[in-house]
Amino acid sequence: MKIFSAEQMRAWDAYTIRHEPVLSIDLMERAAGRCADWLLAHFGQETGFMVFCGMGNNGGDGLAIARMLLAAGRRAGVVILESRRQGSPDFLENLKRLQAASGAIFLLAAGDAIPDVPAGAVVVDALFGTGLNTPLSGHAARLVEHLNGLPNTRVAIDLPSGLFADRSAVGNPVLLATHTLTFAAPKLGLLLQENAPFTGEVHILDIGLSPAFESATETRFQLATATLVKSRFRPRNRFAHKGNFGHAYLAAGSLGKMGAALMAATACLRGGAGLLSCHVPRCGVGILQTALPEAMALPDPDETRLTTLPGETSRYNCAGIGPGIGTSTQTAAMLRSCLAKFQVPFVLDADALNLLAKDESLMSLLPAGSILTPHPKEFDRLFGAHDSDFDRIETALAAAERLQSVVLLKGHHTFIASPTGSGYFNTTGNAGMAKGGSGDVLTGLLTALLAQGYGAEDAALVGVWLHGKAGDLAVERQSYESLLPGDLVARLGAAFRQLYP
Ligand SMILES: NC(=O)C1=CN([C@@H]2O[C@H](COP(=O)(O)OP(=O)(O)OC[C@H]3O[C@@H](n4cnc5c(N)ncnc54)[C@H](O)[C@@H]3O)[C@@H](O)[C@H]2O)[C@@H](O)CC1
Ligand SMILES: Nc1ncnc2c1ncn2[C@@H]1O[C@H](COP(=O)(O)OP(=O)(O)O)[C@@H](O)[C@H]1O
Ligand SMILES: [K+]
Repeated sequence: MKIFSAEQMRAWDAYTIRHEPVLSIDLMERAAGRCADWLLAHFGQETGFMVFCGMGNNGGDGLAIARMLLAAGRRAGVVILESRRQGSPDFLENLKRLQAASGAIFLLAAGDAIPDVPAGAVVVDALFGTGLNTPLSGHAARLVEHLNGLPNTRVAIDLPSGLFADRSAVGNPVLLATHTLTFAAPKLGLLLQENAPFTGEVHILDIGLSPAFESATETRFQLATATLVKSRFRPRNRFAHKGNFGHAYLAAGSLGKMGAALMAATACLRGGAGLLSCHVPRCGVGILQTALPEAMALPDPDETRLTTLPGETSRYNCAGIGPGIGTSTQTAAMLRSCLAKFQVPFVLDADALNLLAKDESLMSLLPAGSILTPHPKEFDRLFGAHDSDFDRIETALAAAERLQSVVLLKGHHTFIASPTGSGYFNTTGNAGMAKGGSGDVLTGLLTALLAQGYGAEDAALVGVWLHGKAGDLAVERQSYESLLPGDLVARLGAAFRQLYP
């Protein structure tokens, strides 16, 4: 599913009006109808509504929604935030229609006291949508801050007022929505971690915009949906043998951190690697061989950490490095020789990324077609401090192009920056995965997919989606609190099955 900018949304709207054809007021009626249906289905008969409207088309939606709620027999009051500009034509038409339906309307001018919102009433935020052009100030900001202080549930129409579709609103007044009902497609601002407090749960409502425009329009960003990921998945040939699925090299673990190595190694084998050789410190050999007999051990000469590259490097077709390795100078030297000697794609995670951040010259050794998997803190260590997630995704795309590799930015909607310039947001995963070790599982899984011959972009799309899906399946048998990274590995099989044709 494509992610459209505010400008593209306007063009999509206009294209639909011209080509369906449909009057813009009728398109607004359709959008408002979807919202009213959602509100009626989610809140019981006894719930009343207070709809706060601006004077643009977002406000027009609000007026139409209020009329529909009244027609359905619900209590619905309307507050219009007065502006110096005249209302948009569709706002003015909906104002007439609401007045004809005898809706109660309160006009809120600067300096007026904000009307009381009854306890239990749902606040519908139709103040501003994609047309907002500057941060909220004056009485608009005052109203939003007042609404944020109320205990009432808040439902935002299209965007929480104050949020921008395509740029950061950090530090600005923004409505804190419990739910956001957004039209036709997700907006970039609704997917980024920094906006999570404002968006609440996001619901995408289909309002019948032109499919022809959607398929013909290029976007920088897309959602990694099951459909997209299925198109990148490679089902196995019935006559396949282990030689078809690669030999992965995984460097992981140190004294006290062999768990990280085991989680990554198990995920690598459950992820389908034909063979796995796991480079571990001497203290970890017994642990690995006992807990995971399917993996081969490459013992490091050092007892507690990784220091020395294994003699033979040509037999592996990909390398995963990082989980639990620490950042000692000996391990840094080992990473340097790995990057210099292995001519294969890498997955670099955790301490491998921290080592890269300490020594920029390592980055230039990274072979094209690799995958870096930082979480936001590791990301900033690698690429410098960022003020916003909007800036981070631009940096990720620039780095992906420069390195000709995939750069992830892990989070609720993990961002996948491809060297082609495309950016994808993952759609699977949950807060149960916020536990040390989830990232190690991802490293093992991505290494497995590279071993099987996936290119970096496909491996990242398929791997990140599977990792989150395994988390979603695992949480059905656990809880968000009790989920363990090992449960993700245990549900990887069921997650893979969802991609089968
Ligand atoms: N694109 C679509 O598919 C559809 C869009 N619709 C609605 O239309 C909205 C966009 O409508 P508009 O373009 O009229 O824009 P909005 O209604 O989002 O906001 C623009 C209005 O706010 C004012 N404004 C902008 N920034 C301000 C600020 N910082 N302080 C105070 N006032 C400010 C503008 O002068 C204008 O009156 C969407 O968010 C959606 O709710 C729907 O009606 C139907 C379909
Ligand atoms: N709230 C969440 N929603 C979806 N995915 C999550 C959430 N929290 C964590 N994850 C996923 O779990 C993984 C955590 O990785 P990371 O932060 O490196 O953890 P660790 O290094 O401790 O294993 C990432 O892939 C991330 O996307
Ligand atoms: K809004």
